[in-house]
Amino acid sequence: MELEVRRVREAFLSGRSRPLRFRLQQLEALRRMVQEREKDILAAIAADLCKSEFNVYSQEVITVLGEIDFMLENLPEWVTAKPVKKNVLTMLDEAYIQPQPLGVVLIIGAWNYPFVLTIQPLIGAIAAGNAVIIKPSELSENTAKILAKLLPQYLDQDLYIIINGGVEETTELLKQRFDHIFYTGNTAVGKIIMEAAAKHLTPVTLELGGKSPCYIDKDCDLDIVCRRITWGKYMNCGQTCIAPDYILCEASLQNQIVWKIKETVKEFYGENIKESPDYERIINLRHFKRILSLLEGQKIAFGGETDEATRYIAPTVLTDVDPKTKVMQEEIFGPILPIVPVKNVDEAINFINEREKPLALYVFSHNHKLIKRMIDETSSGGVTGNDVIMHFMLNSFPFGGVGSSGMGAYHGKHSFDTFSHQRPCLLKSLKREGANKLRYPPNSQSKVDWGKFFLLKRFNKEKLGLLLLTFLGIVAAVLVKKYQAVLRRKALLIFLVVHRLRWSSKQR
Ligand SMILES: NC(=O)c1ccc[n+]([C@@H]2O[C@H](COP(=O)([O-])OP(=O)(O)OC[C@H]3O[C@@H](n4cnc5c(N)ncnc54)[C@H](O)[C@@H]3O)[C@@H](O)[C@H]2O)c1
Ligand SMILES: CCCCCCCCCCCCCCCCCC=O
Repeated sequence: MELEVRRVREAFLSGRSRPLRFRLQQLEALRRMVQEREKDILAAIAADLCKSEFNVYSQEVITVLGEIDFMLENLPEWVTAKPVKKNVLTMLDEAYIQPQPLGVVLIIGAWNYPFVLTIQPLIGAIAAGNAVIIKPSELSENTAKILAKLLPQYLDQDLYIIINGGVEETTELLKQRFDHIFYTGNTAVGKIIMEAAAKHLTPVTLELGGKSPCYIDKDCDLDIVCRRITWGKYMNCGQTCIAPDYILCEASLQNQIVWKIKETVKEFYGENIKESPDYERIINLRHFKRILSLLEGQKIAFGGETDEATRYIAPTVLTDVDPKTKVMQEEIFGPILPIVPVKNVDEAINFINEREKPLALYVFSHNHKLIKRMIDETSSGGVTGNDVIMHFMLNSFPFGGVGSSGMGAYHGKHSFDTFSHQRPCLLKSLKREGANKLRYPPNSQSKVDWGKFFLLKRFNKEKLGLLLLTFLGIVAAVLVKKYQAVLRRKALLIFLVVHRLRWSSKQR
């Protein structure tokens, strides 16, 4: 491991990952990889999650291609130094912010969307000019294998390397020093990552999880609401970090919601869900058993059928769920949807605020003010009003958690910023030393007063104009005084020349 990290660091120190042209070439090569090897990539992900290739394409590949295009389009502007506003002390200097790569970045991917959650951070790290070590999740082993095969065929083999393995390999990798660690996965492992990073004071981005609530107000179109929730909850068999984890609503809505979700499940997946190409399976037996254990003692309104051999769990809704039961204590990450009745929106807000900050929050209502109120009075990584999941798809948004759902963010420019150091650069001249006397010892009251005047005094535009005019007047007066004799001689000369010219033209 140590040798591999050293090899990547040496490649970074060679400087070749930095030029804009190189970054663009690598991103174009990555896009070529996705386009030319689409079939292999789709097949691998499909095998890992028992997913149709259509779904792999629309849930993962589209996002990756869109992100690469967005980077290629905007990178030339992002890499350029940006001048900043100056103050009196730096008025005559050059002051700008230059984004620079951090160095060697470690990206630890997740298994639930094994392609997009590994490649999208990689795109940001390349765009920002870093060298990268990629560690895909071993749980999605087919995707891990295809990435290990394809990436070296398209990308620089020393700057971007892939290391496959499980807990043991990750533990070993985490002993090395990186310049940034970007991890996607559960909160418990997030803590392990942060502890390992702390030993080297390495900054981290942690894309974690949590229980994302979904509040349904009385004032809304329940048919549409239930269709959208059904889509977001059961997509990928509930294994989506921003899936609606549970529903909060008034008790009177519960039966209608159950019925409408049940009807939508039929509409989406047919009478025999097991046969539907659009319904996935649980990633492994450990997660399958964990999810089943969440059903114990619950009132199943519909669903609940399971098959251990194929790790199938039917879309399930639980009603009148007691918040103290296990299903409400941990992130479900499976196709089980508990409904917790609340009296009103105030109780819903309190319910959310009494718990860890979630990765996403969903509010459904015709009442725009109510949606705004929920946004103002709660906290979560992101919010979508009147829909679910869709804030993930807008790359002008930062995607990330808050509190126990994570720290840092990425997507689009936010990825570029995450993997860059915003370096402030101030370039002064070795001339004009007189102006620096104010800050050199010995200090005095008058120097402090001048300092206060230059740095603390706030002027409005009119006053500033007047001050500038006075200043120019003083400068002009000083100059006139200093160069009085010269100016007098020059004026006399000009007078004589003009006089002479006029006289000679009259003679002619
Ligand atoms: N925010 C996001 O973008 C995002 C995306 C996907 C998943 N998630 C979250 O991830 C969670 C589920 O996925 P998961 O894969 O983390 O769960 P998991 O428990 O199934 O996966 C465990 C992973 O952690 C690693 N691991 C376990 N012990 C480790 C150790 N001691 N040291 C280093 N690595 C260790 C394993 O190698 C494995 O890759 C959910 O909470 C979900 O919300 C978040
Ligand atoms: C048929 C073409 C449809 C195109 C529209 C695609 C919208 C689909 C959005 C799906 C997004 C799923 C990605 C979620 C990743 C969440 C990360 C955490 O697990």
